[in-house]
Parts: sequence; C-alpha cells; structure tokens
Amino acid sequence: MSRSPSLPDRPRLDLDPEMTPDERLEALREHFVKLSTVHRELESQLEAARGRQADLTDDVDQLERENEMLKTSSLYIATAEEVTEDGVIVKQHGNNQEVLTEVAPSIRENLDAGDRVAINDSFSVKQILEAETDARAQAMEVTGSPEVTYEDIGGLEEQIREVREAVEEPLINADQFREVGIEPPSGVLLHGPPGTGKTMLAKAVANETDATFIKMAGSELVRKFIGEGSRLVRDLFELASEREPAVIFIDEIDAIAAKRTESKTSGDAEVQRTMMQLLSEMDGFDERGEIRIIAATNRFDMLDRAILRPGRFDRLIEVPNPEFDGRQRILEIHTQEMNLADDVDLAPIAQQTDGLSGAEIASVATEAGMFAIRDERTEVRKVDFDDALEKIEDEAEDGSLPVAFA
Ligand SMILES: Nc1ncnc2c1ncn2[C@@H]1O[C@H](COP(=O)(O)OP(=O)(O)OP(=O)(O)O)[C@@H](O)[C@H]1O
Repeated sequence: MSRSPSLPDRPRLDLDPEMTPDERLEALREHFVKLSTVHRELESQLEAARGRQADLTDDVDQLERENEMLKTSSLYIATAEEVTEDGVIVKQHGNNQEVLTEVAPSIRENLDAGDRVAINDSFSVKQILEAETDARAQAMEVTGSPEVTYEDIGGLEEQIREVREAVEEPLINADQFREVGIEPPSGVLLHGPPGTGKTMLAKAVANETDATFIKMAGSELVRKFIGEGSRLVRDLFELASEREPAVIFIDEIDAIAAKRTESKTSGDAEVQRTMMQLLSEMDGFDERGEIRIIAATNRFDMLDRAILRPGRFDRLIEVPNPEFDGRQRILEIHTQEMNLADDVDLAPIAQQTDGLSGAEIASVATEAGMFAIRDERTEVRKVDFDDALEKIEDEAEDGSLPVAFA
C-alpha cells in the first residue's frame, strides 16, 4: 500500500522585540508568503486524497458487487435439524435428504437447530439465511428426482402421452431426433384451471427421466424479488445446465409473460426485463443439451403471444378439470392408503364431485379421513365422505370453491 505524503511543516513567525516597524512588516510579509505556499500545497494534497478516495470507493463498490455475485451462485436450501458435537445434521428441502455435515466455527457460533441454511454441492453449510435471502431461495425449488409417477396422476392420459412425447422422448432418445433430423419441441406449456395436476405432470416426467426437477414460481419471482428477476432466470438456466438432465418448471408463467399493458410503471418494466431474459435463454436453448422446459398457467388468455412462437413454448397442452373417469381414478389414488369401510363406493362420489379439480377431490378424501378421526374411528365410512362433500359444498357457497360445485 502506498504511504500518504507527509504534511508540510507549519511556518513559524519569529518577531524580535528589537525589530523596527519596517523589519516587522517585512517579517510578516515573508510569513504570509510561506503560509500561502503551505496552504497551496495542502490544497493540492487534499485534491489528490479526494481522487484516491473516489478510486477506493469504486473498488469497494466493485468488491460489494463481486461479493453479491458469490453469494448468489447456486446453493441449496436446507434446514439445520440438529447441531451436534460431530457437526450439523441438515435436511435438504425438496428431496428431504438428511446429512451430517461440517460447518465453519464462525457460522456454527450463530447456528441454531431450525435455522434455514444454504449448503453447497458437498452439503457444507455456507450461510445462515436471513429472512430476505430465504425468500429469494423460495423462488427456486430443486429436487434430485421427484417421487411423483404417472400412476399417481388420475385421468390426463392424453396429456401424459403428449408430455412424454414432447419432454421425455427428447431427453431419452436425443439421438433419434438427431438422426431423423428434426428439432424436438423447445418448451411445453401446460394450461388449465388451478389444481388439475400440472405440477404433478412436470414432476412425473422428471422422475421418469431421472432428471433434476427445478421449479420456479413466476409470481414469487416478480413479487418478492424486484430487480432480481432477470438474474434469477439466468441462475435458473445455469443451475439446470450444471444439473442436466434437468426439467425446468416455471409455474404461473403468466406473472412474467402477461400481455404488455399500456402502463409504464417500474413494476411492469421489471416484469418485461424478466420475460426478455427468459426469451433470450430459450432462444439460445439448442446448445444446452439435456434440459427441457415446462411452464404452467391458469391464465392462458393473459399470455403474451411472443412466448408461444416456434422455438419457445411451441407445444400447448390443456389440462382441464377431470371428467367422471378421471375423478374416480383420482379418488382411488387418494384413498388407496386409507382404511375404507365396505360401504364406501367411489363411483357415486365421483358423480358428486363434478366441476371439482383434482386438488379439491384430493381434499374431499382427506376431509373424510378427518371426520373419521373426529369420531375416534380408524375406518373411514360413506358417512364421512357425505360429511366431507357437504363441508366442501358449504365452502363453495361461501365462494371459496368453483361455482360449478356450489
Ligand atoms: N390429476 C390428478 N391426479 C391425482 N391427484 C391430483 C390430480 N390433480 C391434482 N391432484 C392433487 O392436487 C395437488 C395439486 O396438484 P398440482 O400442484 O399438480 O396442480 P397444478 O395444476 O399444478 O395447480 P396450480 O395451477 O394451482 O399450481 C396434487 O399434489 C395432488 O394431490
């Protein structure tokens, strides 16, 4: 480090009492000249110091930015379950894998069981998450290979076939596409009402292809992370290429890809930037290898058509509320672990749930189980399903369920 130049000495004024007035005047004049010289010298040193300060401020800004970048390189989110003598037991979110891991003493000092932490690829704890960082991490959910299979999805046979063709085949049989000389669809867009199994479809395809499942919620992205949306989209694709084969799932894509509105608020500009980043990532997608991208929306009508162009989300799959057969299958799936009494027949329940989504039908089954528990029984009877349906009908009348069901 360069040393700062020493300051000039302060001039001294020596006035001899024997001096004549003229001599005193001359001495004062000389002193004034010396003072002026020192003053000028100090001014120029001050200016140099200011210049140096500005350089240092730039350096600090640069370091802060780099620090920020380092902090945002992909880490996984976990919860510290137990802080022990031998290390810390962390449970990774998404796949619930538990590991005993090391932690630097400086982090350990402040770490308590229950804290949410960021861990790297070798599971070592890099950071205790603040509420804000934590929120940012929530936008991305990474699962080694999700547990959902096609058998867990009721109905949707046609949708499963289409998703397999558009997502699974290109991942498993990339060579075949090359040999035939066609490009597989770039992105698949699942659209339909809430709770119809869109997320399940994306998870099942990741499971079937042993791909990492990376989910990002469009709404979280723009609501919570103003100013970071486009960077998160970049992070998302980067993470996918590190973890390929990977399935990227962007839920509620309408939040970042809604039709352009007339208003020019900063929020809109941010959403636009996020969407542009997404489009540019998708346009440069061919070289990315084994990554497939699936998006979902409940608001197809709101989407900006730019995202539906060839090479982007060019395969549209509608996922509607289930028909009778689908509803019956969903009931079977969600009651298969339940201890059902002989008087339970699922077909009439499937009739009565017309207009409900898969998620709502799943909650009818859970509610029925709750009624049995309230009645201190371990067996779930027809009457429990009747009560569950009635409860959900009442909720529908309150406006919390679709009118079709009310
Ligand atoms: N077709 C289905 N078969 C079996 N279960 C279903 C089906 N659809 C929904 N469910 C149940 O509802 C839950 C929510 O479904 P999912 O998250 O896949 O819906 P979604 O369409 O992605 O909803 P949203 O649009 O609200 O994100 C599932 O975890 C599952 O329990």
